[in-house]
Amino acid sequence: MTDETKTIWWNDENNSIMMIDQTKLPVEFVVIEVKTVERLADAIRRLEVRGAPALGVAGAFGVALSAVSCTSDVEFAETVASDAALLKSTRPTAVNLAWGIDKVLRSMENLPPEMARFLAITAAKTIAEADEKCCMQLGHNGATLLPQIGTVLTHCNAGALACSTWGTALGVIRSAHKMGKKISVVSCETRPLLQGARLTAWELHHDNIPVTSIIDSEAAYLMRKGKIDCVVVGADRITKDAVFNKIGTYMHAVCAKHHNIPFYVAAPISTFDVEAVEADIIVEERSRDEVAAFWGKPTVPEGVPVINYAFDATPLSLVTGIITEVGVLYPPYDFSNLRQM
Ligand SMILES: CSC[C@H]1O[C@H](OP(=O)(O)O)[C@H](O)[C@@H]1O
Repeated sequence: MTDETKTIWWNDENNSIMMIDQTKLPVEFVVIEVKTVERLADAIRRLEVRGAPALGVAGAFGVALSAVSCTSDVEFAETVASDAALLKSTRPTAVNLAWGIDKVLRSMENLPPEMARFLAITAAKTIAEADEKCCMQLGHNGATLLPQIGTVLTHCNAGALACSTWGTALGVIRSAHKMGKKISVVSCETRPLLQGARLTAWELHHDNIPVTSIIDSEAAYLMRKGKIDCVVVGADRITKDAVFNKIGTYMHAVCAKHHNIPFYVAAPISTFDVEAVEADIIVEERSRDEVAAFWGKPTVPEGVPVINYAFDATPLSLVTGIITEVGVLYPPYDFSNLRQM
């Protein structure tokens, strides 16, 4: 997953969206072409494309796809608005999805359809390119925090596959290696969809970065045994009082605090929701099937209910620092001066 491979990109020839189908990894590397907004919405719901920054780019390209697909100038504004609402509804927790959609909608405001179509594509491509630069800068800022030799625990996938490329948490790891630091990664598998085992381990192994895959419940014991030097995770939304990230992140934050291990969050400024607090945010709940079956075999008896939160919230009191493209933020956290890009 080096920088020549993108996670999601615009196909100029067909005016369509190309993306790696992340549900097929690590067994198959499959690129799919998305030609309709409905198919994009389905790809987001199924996590064929996932990860906050990548969702921002997907949402941006989704508005461009809606604009080029609607040939009726009369119905153009209504159709694009309806498609934008559909895309926003697919996954409520990651703020970047709505951020990317709204950014492209703003670029089209009050323009005639033909010009709006061109500007939507341009704006979406700019978001994708800016994300790549942002991850490289964020990665550099975070890499300076890591020891010359050490082991970093991460959760889920906040890598190139969660962004245009390079990654946020894994961007920190990649940048550290570029600096010549000898960093090994412990990747938590991240039940139930296994983004850590399937995606993080795949990305890092592909880039020859030492990675070990563990089950989520091993993390605390490795911390107790002194095997973890710090934790670096991604984020889907950062409010005034909490970090929303993949379910299981809070558990690692509590354990890191108990063992005096630095706990860093790596996220671009576009992931901050500076007006909101934890209580304002909808945490996505996903289907029973994702938890109650494994490789198609039931693991929970029929009739036994399941709780399947896709994310949890970590209070900022447990966060050592937040690594962004503009620098590292430290407590006492005050995001009021962070410009929403
Ligand atoms: C770089 S942010 C990635 C972030 O998104 C993941 O969630 P999902 O796989 O459901 O999109 C996870 O929370 C990662 O930390």
